[in-house]
Amino acid sequence: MGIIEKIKEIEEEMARTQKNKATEYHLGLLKAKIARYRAQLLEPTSKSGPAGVGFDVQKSGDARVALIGFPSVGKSTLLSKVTHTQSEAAAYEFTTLTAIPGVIEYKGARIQLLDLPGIVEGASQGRGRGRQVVSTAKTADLILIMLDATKSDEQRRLLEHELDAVGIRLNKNKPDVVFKRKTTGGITFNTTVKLTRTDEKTIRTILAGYKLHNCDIMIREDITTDEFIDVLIGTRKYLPCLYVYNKIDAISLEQVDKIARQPHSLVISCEMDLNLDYLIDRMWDELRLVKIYTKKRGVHPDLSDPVCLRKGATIEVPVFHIMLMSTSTQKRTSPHSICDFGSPSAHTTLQTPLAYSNPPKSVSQKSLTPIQDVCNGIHRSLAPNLRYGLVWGKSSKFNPHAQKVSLHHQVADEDVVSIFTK
Ligand SMILES: Nc1nc2c(ncn2[C@@H]2O[C@H](COP(=O)(O)OP(=O)(O)OP(=O)(O)O)[C@@H](O)[C@H]2O)c(=O)[nH]1
Ligand SMILES: [K+]
Ligand SMILES: [Mg+2]
Repeated sequence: MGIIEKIKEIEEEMARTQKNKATEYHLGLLKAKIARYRAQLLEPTSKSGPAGVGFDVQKSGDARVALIGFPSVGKSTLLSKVTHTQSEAAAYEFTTLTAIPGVIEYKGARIQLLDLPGIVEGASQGRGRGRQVVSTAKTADLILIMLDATKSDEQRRLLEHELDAVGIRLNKNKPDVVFKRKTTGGITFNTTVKLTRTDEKTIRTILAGYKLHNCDIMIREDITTDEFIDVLIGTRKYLPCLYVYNKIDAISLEQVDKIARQPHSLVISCEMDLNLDYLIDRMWDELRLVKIYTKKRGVHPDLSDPVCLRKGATIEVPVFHIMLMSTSTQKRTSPHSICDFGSPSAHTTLQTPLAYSNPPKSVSQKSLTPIQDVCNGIHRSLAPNLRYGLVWGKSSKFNPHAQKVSLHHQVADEDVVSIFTK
């Protein structure tokens, strides 16, 4: 029996099983089984079909936004409107057959918008493009679920289901659970809140199902059984999502008003250019981007050339970001030649904006993987040379004056940063 059939069988069993206190942990076990099979489906080594890999489009810019929707909701029309890239749009379904990247330049940030083929129900289980689309969604920093405002809201539920099946959790925080595997010592189970949506017995059953006999668990939130399984599986993606209802030119004003009031939702018309600027503004907010200006000693910061980072970034991150961008634009033999970092003299500040003056046309995938990866590659040789930072702006304690900060200082939007090396 193939994995898809196995999943189906369990789903049927779950549907047959009455939900009550007595069956709760059995249902929990079944859920855990399904979760494992789904994970297998998407593993590259899965024998049930080709790897659950996304389209081979290089990431570029500061963030990636993926357009997910049924065929002909207007995804390609939107891409052509808000970027310089043209993606063919037509009245027939499945016009778009591959991933088409475009770039939105906004408030100094470069946001990659990915137009994708339309998906249909069952995309996450299928072996073709549908699964490729949902796998690509996993690589995004923000998902735009695009919907046809003239159609029923059932489409929204179906799309959510497809993304859920590949482990994408929309507009949710990671459950507040500490889970540590151990080699001995049995299971320690602790909670700081009363559990009303799952219980210890269910969780212990699930752990047994996973053959986990030694681990520490600390639950700090009233989680569901599903959320606990998410923690166990550990590869879930928690992504922000905006529901974008297109074609509002074709519905009544009352309907528009109703949709626009739903959480995480907004209404647009690509055809009539309605609300497209607002959409981009909301994307910027959802991506939680902040702009940082770098400054050389004795020189005014170049305010036309910010570096864009995700909120929560520390001084260390701008440093690496800048090095990162520069590694893709310059050739060098040793990491020490990056931005004067190896210079032994004190008070060498970073070259101002390496990041945006020459945005690399196509940054290699490697150089835009999580900044940590880059740190691992360059960090060890450079970290000892980083001394401290000076920060002007909202994150400075002495705003409008500068604060001397360590490399772990969290920067805020529009801060100006100088980095000092040994
Ligand atoms: N009325 C109306 N029609 C629109 C709007 N935006 C796009 N369309 C039309 O919707 C149809 C489908 O548009 P596409 O951009 O090809 O849709 P898509 O989602 O990319 O479709 P696939 O690539 O096939 O998945 C085209 O005929 C567009 O002209 C809109 O705001 N209002
Ligand atoms: K179409
Ligand atoms: Mg299209």
